[in-house]
Amino acid sequence: MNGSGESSAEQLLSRPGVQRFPSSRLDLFTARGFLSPAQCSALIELIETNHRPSTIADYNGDDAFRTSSTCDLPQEHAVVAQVVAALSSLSGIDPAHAEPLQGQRYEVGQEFKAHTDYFEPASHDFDRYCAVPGQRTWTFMIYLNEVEAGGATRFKVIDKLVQPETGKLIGWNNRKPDGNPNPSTLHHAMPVRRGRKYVITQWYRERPWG
Ligand SMILES: O=C(O)CCC(=O)C(=O)O
Ligand SMILES: [Fe+2]
Repeated sequence: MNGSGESSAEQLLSRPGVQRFPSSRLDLFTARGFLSPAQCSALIELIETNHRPSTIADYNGDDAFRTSSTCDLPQEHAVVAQVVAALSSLSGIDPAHAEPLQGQRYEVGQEFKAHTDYFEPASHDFDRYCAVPGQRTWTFMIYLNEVEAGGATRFKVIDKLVQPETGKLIGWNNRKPDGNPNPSTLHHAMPVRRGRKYVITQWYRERPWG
Protein backbone atom coordinates (compact mmCIF):
# COMPACT_ATOMS: atom_id res chain seq x y z
CA MET A 1 0.00 0.00 0.00
CA ASN A 2 1.45 3.29 -1.08
CA GLY A 3 1.59 6.10 1.46
CA SER A 4 2.23 9.02 -0.89
CA GLY A 5 -0.98 9.04 -2.92
CA GLU A 6 0.96 7.51 -5.79
CA SER A 7 -0.09 4.73 -8.15
CA SER A 8 1.78 3.46 -11.21
CA ALA A 9 1.26 1.89 -14.61
CA GLU A 10 2.78 -1.34 -13.31
CA GLN A 11 0.33 -1.47 -10.41
CA LEU A 12 -2.72 -0.69 -12.56
CA LEU A 13 -1.83 -2.99 -15.45
CA SER A 14 -1.34 -5.92 -13.09
CA ARG A 15 -5.10 -6.12 -12.89
CA PRO A 16 -6.80 -8.04 -15.73
CA GLY A 17 -8.90 -5.82 -17.96
CA VAL A 18 -7.02 -2.58 -17.35
CA GLN A 19 -5.85 -0.93 -20.57
CA ARG A 20 -3.45 1.93 -21.05
CA PHE A 21 -4.17 4.67 -23.55
CA PRO A 22 -1.05 5.04 -25.69
CA SER A 23 0.24 8.56 -25.10
CA SER A 24 3.55 9.99 -24.02
CA ARG A 25 1.79 13.07 -22.62
CA LEU A 26 -0.49 11.50 -20.06
CA ASP A 27 -0.92 8.30 -18.02
CA LEU A 28 -4.52 7.33 -18.74
CA PHE A 29 -6.12 3.94 -18.05
CA THR A 30 -9.52 2.40 -18.65
CA ALA A 31 -11.24 -0.76 -17.39
CA ARG A 32 -14.64 -1.94 -18.54
CA GLY A 33 -16.96 -3.54 -16.03
CA PHE A 34 -15.02 -2.36 -12.99
CA LEU A 35 -18.31 -2.18 -11.06
CA SER A 36 -21.31 -4.47 -11.53
CA PRO A 37 -24.63 -3.17 -12.86
CA ALA A 38 -26.11 -3.80 -9.36
CA GLN A 39 -23.43 -1.67 -7.68
CA CYS A 40 -24.00 1.05 -10.29
CA SER A 41 -27.77 1.11 -9.70
CA ALA A 42 -27.28 1.31 -5.93
CA LEU A 43 -24.97 4.30 -6.41
CA ILE A 44 -27.43 6.00 -8.80
CA GLU A 45 -30.12 5.61 -6.15
CA LEU A 46 -27.88 7.26 -3.56
CA ILE A 47 -27.11 10.15 -5.93
CA GLU A 48 -30.81 10.58 -6.72
CA THR A 49 -31.76 10.85 -3.07
CA ASN A 50 -29.10 13.35 -2.05
CA HIS A 51 -27.72 15.87 -4.52
CA ARG A 52 -26.98 19.57 -4.65
CA PRO A 53 -25.74 21.95 -7.37
CA SER A 54 -22.09 21.32 -8.22
CA THR A 55 -19.46 23.91 -7.39
CA ILE A 56 -15.93 24.61 -8.61
CA ALA A 57 -12.76 25.73 -6.89
CA ASP A 58 -11.30 28.95 -8.32
CA TYR A 59 -14.52 30.41 -9.74
CA ASN A 60 -13.78 31.79 -13.20
CA GLY A 61 -16.85 33.94 -13.74
CA ASP A 62 -18.65 31.41 -15.96
CA ASP A 63 -21.85 30.30 -14.23
CA ALA A 64 -22.35 27.64 -16.90
CA PHE A 65 -18.91 26.08 -16.37
CA ARG A 66 -20.13 23.15 -14.26
CA THR A 67 -23.86 22.67 -14.34
CA SER A 68 -24.24 19.17 -12.90
CA SER A 69 -25.44 18.12 -9.44
CA THR A 70 -23.06 16.69 -6.85
CA CYS A 71 -23.61 14.09 -4.13
CA ASP A 72 -21.28 13.42 -1.21
CA LEU A 73 -21.69 9.68 -0.98
CA PRO A 74 -22.21 8.32 2.55
CA GLN A 75 -19.04 6.43 3.52
CA GLU A 76 -20.94 4.17 5.86
CA HIS A 77 -23.10 2.79 3.07
CA ALA A 78 -21.99 -0.74 2.11
CA VAL A 79 -21.69 -0.10 -1.62
CA VAL A 80 -19.71 3.11 -1.07
CA ALA A 81 -17.31 1.28 1.26
CA GLN A 82 -16.94 -1.48 -1.36
CA VAL A 83 -16.03 1.03 -4.08
CA VAL A 84 -13.52 2.88 -1.90
CA ALA A 85 -11.86 -0.45 -1.05
CA ALA A 86 -11.91 -1.66 -4.69
CA LEU A 87 -10.26 1.56 -5.90
CA SER A 88 -7.63 1.39 -3.21
CA SER A 89 -6.85 -2.20 -4.12
CA LEU A 90 -6.65 -1.28 -7.83
CA SER A 91 -4.46 1.80 -7.35
CA GLY A 92 -2.40 0.61 -4.40
CA ILE A 93 -3.11 3.96 -2.72
CA ASP A 94 -3.88 4.02 0.99
CA PRO A 95 -7.58 4.98 1.37
CA ALA A 96 -6.48 7.56 3.98
CA HIS A 97 -5.37 9.65 0.99
CA ALA A 98 -8.82 9.52 -0.64
CA GLU A 99 -11.21 12.46 -0.68
CA PRO A 100 -14.79 11.50 0.19
CA LEU A 101 -16.24 9.68 -2.83
CA GLN A 102 -18.44 11.99 -4.92
CA GLY A 103 -21.30 11.33 -7.31
CA GLN A 104 -22.34 13.59 -10.18
CA ARG A 105 -25.59 13.72 -12.09
CA TYR A 106 -25.91 15.49 -15.45
CA GLU A 107 -29.27 16.20 -17.01
CA VAL A 108 -29.84 17.20 -20.65
CA GLY A 109 -27.65 20.20 -21.50
CA GLN A 110 -25.50 19.89 -18.37
CA GLU A 111 -21.73 19.62 -18.59
CA PHE A 112 -18.43 20.36 -16.91
CA LYS A 113 -16.37 22.44 -19.33
CA ALA A 114 -12.69 21.80 -20.01
CA HIS A 115 -10.73 21.77 -16.77
CA THR A 116 -8.00 19.96 -14.90
CA ASP A 117 -8.54 18.25 -11.55
CA TYR A 118 -5.36 19.54 -9.92
CA PHE A 119 -5.34 22.89 -8.11
CA GLU A 120 -3.34 25.64 -9.79
CA PRO A 121 -0.29 26.04 -7.54
CA ALA A 122 -0.30 29.84 -7.98
CA SER A 123 -4.03 30.19 -7.40
CA HIS A 124 -5.74 32.16 -4.77
CA ASP A 125 -7.40 29.07 -3.31
CA PHE A 126 -4.42 26.71 -3.40
CA ASP A 127 -3.70 26.93 0.32
CA ARG A 128 -7.33 26.62 1.23
CA TYR A 129 -7.72 23.33 -0.65
CA CYS A 130 -4.23 21.87 -0.38
CA ALA A 131 -2.57 23.02 2.87
CA VAL A 132 -3.40 19.82 4.77
CA PRO A 133 -3.88 17.04 2.19
CA GLY A 134 -1.59 18.41 -0.53
CA GLN A 135 -2.22 18.37 -4.26
CA ARG A 136 -4.51 15.91 -6.04
CA THR A 137 -2.48 13.02 -7.40
CA TRP A 138 -4.69 10.50 -9.25
CA THR A 139 -8.29 10.69 -10.43
CA PHE A 140 -10.46 7.58 -10.85
CA MET A 141 -13.91 8.02 -12.32
CA ILE A 142 -16.58 5.39 -12.94
CA TYR A 143 -19.54 5.79 -15.27
CA LEU A 144 -22.69 4.34 -13.76
CA ASN A 145 -24.92 4.19 -16.83
CA GLU A 146 -25.19 4.40 -20.59
CA VAL A 147 -26.23 7.88 -21.71
CA GLU A 148 -28.71 7.99 -24.60
CA ALA A 149 -26.74 10.73 -26.37
CA GLY A 150 -23.81 12.97 -25.44
CA GLY A 151 -22.03 12.98 -22.10
CA ALA A 152 -18.64 11.67 -23.23
CA THR A 153 -15.48 12.80 -21.46
CA ARG A 154 -13.17 14.50 -23.93
CA PHE A 155 -9.44 14.77 -23.27
CA LYS A 156 -8.74 17.66 -25.59
CA VAL A 157 -4.95 17.69 -25.64
CA ILE A 158 -4.56 14.02 -26.55
CA ASP A 159 -7.77 13.98 -28.61
CA LYS A 160 -9.36 11.05 -26.78
CA LEU A 161 -13.09 10.69 -26.25
CA VAL A 162 -14.28 8.28 -23.53
CA GLN A 163 -17.91 7.16 -23.83
CA PRO A 164 -19.97 6.47 -20.71
CA GLU A 165 -20.70 2.78 -20.16
CA THR A 166 -22.17 1.12 -17.07
CA GLY A 167 -19.35 0.21 -14.67
CA LYS A 168 -16.50 1.51 -16.85
CA LEU A 169 -13.56 3.08 -15.02
CA ILE A 170 -11.12 5.70 -16.24
CA GLY A 171 -8.15 6.82 -14.22
CA TRP A 172 -5.26 9.18 -14.79
CA ASN A 173 -2.24 10.69 -13.12
CA ASN A 174 -2.71 14.44 -12.69
CA ARG A 175 1.05 15.02 -12.61
CA LYS A 176 3.94 14.70 -15.02
CA PRO A 177 6.86 12.37 -14.26
CA ASP A 178 8.68 15.34 -12.66
CA GLY A 179 5.80 15.73 -10.19
CA ASN A 180 4.44 19.00 -11.60
CA PRO A 181 0.78 19.25 -12.64
CA ASN A 182 0.16 17.89 -16.13
CA PRO A 183 -1.87 20.28 -18.36
CA SER A 184 -2.43 17.42 -20.83
CA THR A 185 -4.99 16.05 -18.37
CA LEU A 186 -7.40 18.79 -19.54
CA HIS A 187 -10.84 17.20 -19.92
CA HIS A 188 -14.39 18.23 -20.69
CA ALA A 189 -17.55 16.39 -19.54
CA MET A 190 -19.50 17.07 -22.75
CA PRO A 191 -23.13 18.09 -22.51
CA VAL A 192 -25.70 15.32 -22.21
CA ARG A 193 -27.96 15.51 -25.25
CA ARG A 194 -30.50 12.81 -24.31
CA GLY A 195 -31.05 10.88 -21.06
CA ARG A 196 -29.08 11.39 -17.87
CA LYS A 197 -25.50 10.72 -16.94
CA TYR A 198 -24.25 9.51 -13.57
CA VAL A 199 -20.61 9.16 -12.53
CA ILE A 200 -18.63 8.77 -9.34
CA THR A 201 -15.18 10.20 -8.76
CA GLN A 202 -12.39 9.34 -6.38
CA TRP A 203 -9.58 11.88 -6.06
CA TYR A 204 -6.44 11.00 -4.17
CA ARG A 205 -4.11 13.45 -2.41
CA GLU A 206 -0.40 13.55 -1.65
CA ARG A 207 -1.09 13.36 2.08
CA PRO A 208 -3.89 11.89 4.22
CA TRP A 209 -7.21 13.66 3.73
CA GLY A 210 -7.65 14.54 7.37
O1 LIG B 1 -18.31 13.58 -15.84
C1 LIG B 1 -17.27 13.51 -16.47
O2 LIG B 1 -17.18 12.94 -17.57
C2 LIG B 1 -16.04 14.18 -15.93
C3 LIG B 1 -16.23 14.72 -14.54
C4 LIG B 1 -15.05 15.48 -14.08
O3 LIG B 1 -14.16 15.75 -14.83
C5 LIG B 1 -14.92 15.94 -12.68
O4 LIG B 1 -15.89 15.82 -11.91
O5 LIG B 1 -13.84 16.44 -12.32
FE1 LIG C 1 -12.46 16.53 -13.85
